[in-house]
Amino acid sequence: MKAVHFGAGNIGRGFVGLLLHNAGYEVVFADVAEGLIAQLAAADSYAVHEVGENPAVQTVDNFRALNSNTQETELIKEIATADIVTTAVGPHILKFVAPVIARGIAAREPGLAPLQVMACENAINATDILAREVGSRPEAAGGALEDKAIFANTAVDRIVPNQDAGQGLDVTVETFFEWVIDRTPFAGSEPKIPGATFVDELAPYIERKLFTVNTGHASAAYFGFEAGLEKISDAMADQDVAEDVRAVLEETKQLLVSKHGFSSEEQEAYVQKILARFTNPHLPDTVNRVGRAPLRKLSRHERFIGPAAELAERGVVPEALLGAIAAALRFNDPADAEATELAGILASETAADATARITGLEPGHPLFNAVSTLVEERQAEVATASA
Ligand SMILES: NC(=O)C1=CN([C@@H]2O[C@H](COP(=O)(O)OP(=O)(O)OC[C@H]3O[C@@H](n4cnc5c(N)ncnc54)[C@H](O)[C@@H]3O)[C@@H](O)[C@H]2O)C=CC1
Ligand SMILES: O=P(O)(O)OC[C@H]1O[C@](O)(CO)[C@@H](O)[C@@H]1O
Repeated sequence: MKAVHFGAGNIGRGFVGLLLHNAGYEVVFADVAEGLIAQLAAADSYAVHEVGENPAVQTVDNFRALNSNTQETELIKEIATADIVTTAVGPHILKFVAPVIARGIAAREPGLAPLQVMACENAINATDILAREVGSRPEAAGGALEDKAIFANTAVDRIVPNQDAGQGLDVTVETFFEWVIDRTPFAGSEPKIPGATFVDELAPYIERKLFTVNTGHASAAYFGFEAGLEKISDAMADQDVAEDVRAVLEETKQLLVSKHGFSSEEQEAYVQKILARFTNPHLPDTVNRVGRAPLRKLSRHERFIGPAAELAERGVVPEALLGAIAAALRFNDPADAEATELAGILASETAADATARITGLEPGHPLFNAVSTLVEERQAEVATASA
């Protein structure tokens, strides 16, 4: 059995690659980072250090590595004969990996079982995004790829911080993980991946994960950044930050319970478990990593505007989420390209235009004015600071 995995970074090596390896797949990592690919190509194995309660070390071997920029022909051949293709490259990168995936699918021999494609990104229905990109390629014209691939949405959850430069390919991860996969596209042929859970209805799980784990984690990052703290564990140890994060998760809980029918007790237990994961003192994680890409995180269906908009549509003023959105607008990490772009938008557009551009909210939406006020406040703050 063979899997081609795009993105040999933190989640690629520390989670998806590990589970596929443990399931018995030979893993072909594809990445654009030449140094990383060279290291993987030269290595026989790497270690995944799981830290926290019940720490463990797992070894991943039986892998190869290809540079997806310079070894496209080889990659197409691998995809043409693979059982699974997964990605963990970031939702905005899916459009760049779609062409080679389309060519690989087109090159599959007739009669071969359909390729099982799963995008493992933090975004609602990321695989649908990838499927649309693949479907828009010339190779897919006339439905040519339809019988040759299955696309299944997934929700992936494991905190994998940035790794120390000195530790080579080894990855330090938390012990917890969850990989939930939509069963329906497989029609009975789902792969056997120990540790992955197949469900008939993914939407509640994906929203619960994004609007609890990711909303909470990113809130801790932005409130922590605002408080001048560096590490996520320090942010969570700060009483004000911890209370603000808790309040945000109270609001998303309200939405998730009423929208998806999770019981209040069940959601509370989920929240408690997640708050404990954020405080894991063995995991060296930073507010800058967790807060990365604020424009993506502030976009329309993401972890802040998504639940806040739905609450506003239900007549609730999401005060705590608005507090987190205000903190996100202040995330001005100079090393983060999206934070710089965000600052540029705030500096050059009216509050209403900037709100529409950053959040995708329509001016008539019940959340729009509240966010626009926050944008205006942030603009005034920056203007005062630079006067
Ligand atoms: N790190 C975490 O705790 C979690 C991350 N995720 C999601 O997993 C995805 C990856 O995140 P990380 O592993 O943290 O990021 P990362 O930055 O460690 O890894 C991404 C990898 O993708 C590679 N890449 C970029 N463009 C590429 C292309 N065109 N073709 C092939 N490879 C390419 C990069 O070189 C890098 O090695 C994101 O969507 C993230 O939201 C999901 C759950 C947890
Ligand atoms: O690219 P993103 O959305 O910041 O993804 C990384 C995040 O995913 C999570 O690990 C949750 O699965 C977060 O805790 C982590 O910060």
